[in-house]
Amino acid sequence: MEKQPAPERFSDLNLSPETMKGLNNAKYYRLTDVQLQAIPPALEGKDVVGCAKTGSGKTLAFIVPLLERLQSRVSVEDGSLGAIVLSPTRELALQIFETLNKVGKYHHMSAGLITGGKDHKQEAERIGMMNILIATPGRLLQHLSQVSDLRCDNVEMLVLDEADRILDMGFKKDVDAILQYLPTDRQTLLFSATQTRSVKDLARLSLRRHVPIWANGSSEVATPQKLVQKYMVVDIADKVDMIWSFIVSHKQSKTIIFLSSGKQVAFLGQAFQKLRPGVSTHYLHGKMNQKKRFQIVGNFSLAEHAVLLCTDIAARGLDINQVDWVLQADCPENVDTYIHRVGRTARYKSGGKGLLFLLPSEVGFVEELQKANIPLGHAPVNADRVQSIRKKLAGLVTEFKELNHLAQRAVVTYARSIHLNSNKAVFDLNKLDLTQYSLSLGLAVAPKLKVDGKRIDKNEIRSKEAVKNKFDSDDDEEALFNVKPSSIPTTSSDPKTMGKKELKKAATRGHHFGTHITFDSDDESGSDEEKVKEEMDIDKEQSGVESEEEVERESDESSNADDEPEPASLKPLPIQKTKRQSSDPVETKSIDDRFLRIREEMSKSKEAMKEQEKARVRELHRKKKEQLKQKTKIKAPKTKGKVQLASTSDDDSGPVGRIPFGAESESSDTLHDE
Ligand SMILES: Nc1ncnc2c1ncn2[C@@H]1O[C@H](COP(=O)(O)OP(=O)(O)OP(=O)(O)O)[C@@H](O)[C@H]1O
Repeated sequence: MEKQPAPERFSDLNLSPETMKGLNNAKYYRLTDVQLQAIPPALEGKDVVGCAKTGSGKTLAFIVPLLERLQSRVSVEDGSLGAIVLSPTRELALQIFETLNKVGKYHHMSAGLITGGKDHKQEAERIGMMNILIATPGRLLQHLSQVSDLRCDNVEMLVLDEADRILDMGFKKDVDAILQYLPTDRQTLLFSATQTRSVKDLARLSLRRHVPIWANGSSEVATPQKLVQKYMVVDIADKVDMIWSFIVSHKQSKTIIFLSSGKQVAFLGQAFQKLRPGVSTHYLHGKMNQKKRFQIVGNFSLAEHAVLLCTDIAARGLDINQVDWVLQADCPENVDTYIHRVGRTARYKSGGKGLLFLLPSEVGFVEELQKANIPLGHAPVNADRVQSIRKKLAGLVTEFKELNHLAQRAVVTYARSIHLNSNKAVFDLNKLDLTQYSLSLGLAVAPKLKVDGKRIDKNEIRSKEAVKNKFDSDDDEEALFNVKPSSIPTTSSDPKTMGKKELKKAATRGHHFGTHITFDSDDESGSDEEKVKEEMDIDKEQSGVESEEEVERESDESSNADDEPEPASLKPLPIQKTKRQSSDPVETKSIDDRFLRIREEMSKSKEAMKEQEKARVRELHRKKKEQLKQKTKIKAPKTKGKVQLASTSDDDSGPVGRIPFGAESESSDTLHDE
């Protein structure tokens, strides 16, 4: 018998007309390597474990078989759930959902996006009838355990995108619980650029004899071929200047800059926005509210030239248009994270550039990268092009008290990210001059950070995996630091008599001026596993929501973390300029006092503002009432007996959308309706 030539195009795969139409419309014609290898066995119903470089087209490698396998099994009318796709982040879930909508447009199935950060009830009402769910693990589990009509008996397919991440410690509990709801004879597809090889993990998923796919072509190199990668050795004192200098000398580029903690991202993002580098600057971390997160990724995606400062929340899966540069300003926690971060550029057939900043103490990381077949050249620092912004930052942290606070937390969370990494050959807190780092952020002194090396025990450092899998390292600062009650700045309550919650709150308000933060192991605030979970699972329901106005809101002790940004009228006024801070560390105490005094003044002025606002609202009501009286007098006969329906332009009816097929296909209700 004549041997069939290997398929090269989607049209060689005997796909349904609906899928072909969707693919053609989206201009997908030729198969990529991973698609070529993964789609045929997946179409036959086999389990697949696929590993292929970043940007190589893994999303279609599971979406095409998913649509094909489900099309004859489920439909909008029967409303039964046929497939679940799990993603580690909300942004990636949305992206998968969008691709599914695009390619599945002509099928007669419905799909929902469940990512949290939305009203749970709204979501719950709409997911019971979906054929396909794209979800983050935490939120899906929440629905599974609470929505009685979400039935999984007919689930034919489970897909784990970024499978190694989904299977790691951070999601373990949720994923194990989700698996309990699913039939074991389902088909399972796993994809990632850094795939799990753990037999135990695969057994957890009850994989049937799976087809392993390592689709990196003939190349041994672990990163995309058209990616040029360099590293630069940068002193901790110069790092912020170097980031700034990079931005101002690449204004005609689109750049993603990775930092190791959300507080660093928030501080530098806000400070750079104020300092106007001449290119639009965005920032993204896990504590921003969901709407904002999606908006930022969307805006950055559309921009031609822009900068995005972010945590590892954006490291995996995001397919952002034409990113020229990835700058890893803080060393990634491991080689896998390096691969995912740098993979935000040079996607599909495009080229891209990656630059890694390493502190002198971190240079050993280069060897680890080289061992993993990552080609990395050395780039010397061009001192002529380095611009110092230290003075400008110092001006900002003096003028804006909240920025000062954020800068301090940036130092603390950065220190913590280093401390928590178990790879001590590279990440050694003892080798870092945090005073220099603090000064480079414009602070006058380093926040007090008491690291009791001797008292660290294994449990405190968590497991290696926990550290490895950390995403947004300051998602729950208090879960990791044991803030000594006695060191919390004086408040009206006695810390010793405070409840755990109050203590946490007080600790958050502690500003780390004179606050002794210890890396202690006897934290009582929950089991170790829970703490790790809390820290890692950024896509579980987040309570700590921060918005663009995060700085202002952080200072508001009474603010509800779940609230949308405060109306501008309630924002605290910027603090008046205080005297330049001295760089003498012994001044900590007096700065602390000054800080507390400013806080007091601020809260007084906020009270006054609130009173003013109340008076204004009262006046407004009074006027409205009066106007209404007048109107009723004139228009009463016309409106009598009619009920008017109000519609708002800001319809926020939840992220569940449908793949509109058949009659519904041109509906605009295709995506989450943010
Ligand atoms: N067959 C194809 N033809 C043309 N473009 C494609 C094809 N497959 C994928 N692409 C494009 O390639 C880009 C990368 O695809 P995708 O996001 O699926 O990569 P990935 O392998 O999942 O990357 P990562 O590991 O970073 O998640 C996307 O812009 C996608 O639209």
